[in-house]
Amino acid sequence: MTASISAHNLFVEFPIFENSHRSLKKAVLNLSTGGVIGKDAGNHPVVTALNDLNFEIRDGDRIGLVGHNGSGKTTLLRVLTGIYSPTRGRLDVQGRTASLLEVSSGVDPDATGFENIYLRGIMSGLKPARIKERIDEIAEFTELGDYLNLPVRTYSSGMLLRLTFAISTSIDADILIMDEWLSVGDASFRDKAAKRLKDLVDKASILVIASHNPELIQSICNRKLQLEHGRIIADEPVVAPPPEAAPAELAQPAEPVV
Ligand SMILES: Nc1ncnc2c1ncn2[C@@H]1O[C@H](COP(=O)(O)OP(=O)(O)OP(=O)(O)O)[C@@H](O)[C@H]1O
Repeated sequence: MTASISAHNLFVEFPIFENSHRSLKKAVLNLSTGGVIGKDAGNHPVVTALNDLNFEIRDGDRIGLVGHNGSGKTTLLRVLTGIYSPTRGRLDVQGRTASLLEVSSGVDPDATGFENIYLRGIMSGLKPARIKERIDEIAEFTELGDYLNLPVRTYSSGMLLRLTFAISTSIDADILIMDEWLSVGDASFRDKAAKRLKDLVDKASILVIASHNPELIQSICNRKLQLEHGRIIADEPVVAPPPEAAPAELAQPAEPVV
């Protein structure tokens, strides 16, 4: 199947019920970040996080989503993964979508590492036999050894990320959704994690990644969608830099996450 995503007059609006009229007035006057704040029929403030988006993403596209704080990048990623539905308009997605957003969410702290691998597989809709096939590979990748038999609440934050990263990247996806490049673990683990992530990205037909890092967008994307106050203000190819300025390796965030 050919993977594709198309948005038609797509809106995501958040009604805010507890806000006061006084703070709304201040917010409207001070809009350098965020979506546009308006009012609904009941006079409640409404943040329009995504405002009438129209785009087509096709097989082979590597999309870099860029824009100021609150421009709508995370909201769009969440719509693409099905966490949010459009409040108006339509989104058509063809292909299996996998998300690397919030990789540690859904972990059961009282369950062991092995049990969490199993649980996450079930939640992703995998059959038990398929999960069993993957458990050994995931366990080996984490290098957590006997810790996988202990409750996850006993792990350090870096150990937990090793586990959730290994689980989240043990997927087959036509469409991969990411918020910044994931960098996990200590120095020795980080290199093999980067390779695993790159292999996953290379296998996906479509990548959509939000980032504030221009070098990252430049090194892995072929197209850039720029958002401003919930609207697409530019949809353009990412132009390769002159050879002498090209980064030697895939850009990494300045600081590892853990
Ligand atoms: N659950 C929510 N309830 C109300 N407003 C929200 C909610 N989620 C996002 N918003 C609003 O939607 C707009 C877009 O937010 P979003 O998180 O998508 O921005 P972003 O581009 O990812 O920002 P950043 O670069 O800071 O991560 C902002 O004005 C934000 O206040």
